[in-house]
Amino acid sequence: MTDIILRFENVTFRYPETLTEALQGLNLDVPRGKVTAILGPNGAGKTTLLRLAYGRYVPTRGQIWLEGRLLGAYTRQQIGRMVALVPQREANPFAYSLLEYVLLGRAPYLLPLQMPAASDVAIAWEALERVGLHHLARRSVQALSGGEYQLLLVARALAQQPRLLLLDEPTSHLDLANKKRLVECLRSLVSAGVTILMTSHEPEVVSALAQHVILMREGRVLHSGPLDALWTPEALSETYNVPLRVWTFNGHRYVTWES
Ligand SMILES: Nc1ncnc2c1ncn2[C@@H]1O[C@H](COP(=O)(O)OP(=O)(O)OP(=O)(O)O)[C@@H](O)[C@H]1O
Repeated sequence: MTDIILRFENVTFRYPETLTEALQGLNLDVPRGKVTAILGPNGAGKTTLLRLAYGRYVPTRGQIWLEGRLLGAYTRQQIGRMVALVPQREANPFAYSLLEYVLLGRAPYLLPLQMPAASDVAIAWEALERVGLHHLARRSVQALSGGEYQLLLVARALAQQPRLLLLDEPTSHLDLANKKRLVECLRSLVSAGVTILMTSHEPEVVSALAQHVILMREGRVLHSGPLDALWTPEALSETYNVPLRVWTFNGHRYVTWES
């Protein structure tokens, strides 16, 4: 087992209906057992990177390696048992209950049309408890607030019991208490050996969680390395193309604009 769980090698990707490449010759390594945060301006390619890592899209050029094997060599079911993706949003036309929706996370472990077993229900229930939504287990997913829906997507991913968890701006709709709950939940997953690759526009969440960061711009990696080395005004200002400051207070690091 190597220290690198996921590797992008010279990956270029262009959405079929566009002329420009969303990712341009990307090289990156995601270290095992850590939290890696991807930061960069809107449209930098962060979500696209996560979609490729989940095998939802195939690179136009280049290669993606998961656990030392080409991602394309795995079946969809094998990927679903190893990797879970929490998207920014997801259209949901069906009135599933929350418990039923989280049970969808067990699909990679079931045969087609096989009913979930009691053990699957227990795993889904525990996932709902971890994000604090168990009291809404019977409610329709169509009757949730934005933050509750975001937590539900996390719960479904937890029910997949992945070793690599991909999260796309997972705290963007959460109140302060739920942000804290999610940060603690993600920390406990990492302690249990799960690797996390997440995007975020929230520096305080990133500095509370991540050990490793990837700074992106215009479909390219600008810098990648330990958070301590890259959490600098220079690197962050270059990434966002705006003058930024980094403050440390009580051991927490904050990023603000230069006024
Ligand atoms: N389905 C799509 N079809 C065509 N172009 C797309 C599609 N999704 C994203 N893009 C384009 O690809 C580029 C990268 O988008 P992406 O969503 O990966 O950026 P991002 O860094 O996640 O941005 P944000 O911070 O705003 O979420 C952008 O130029 C975007 O307009």
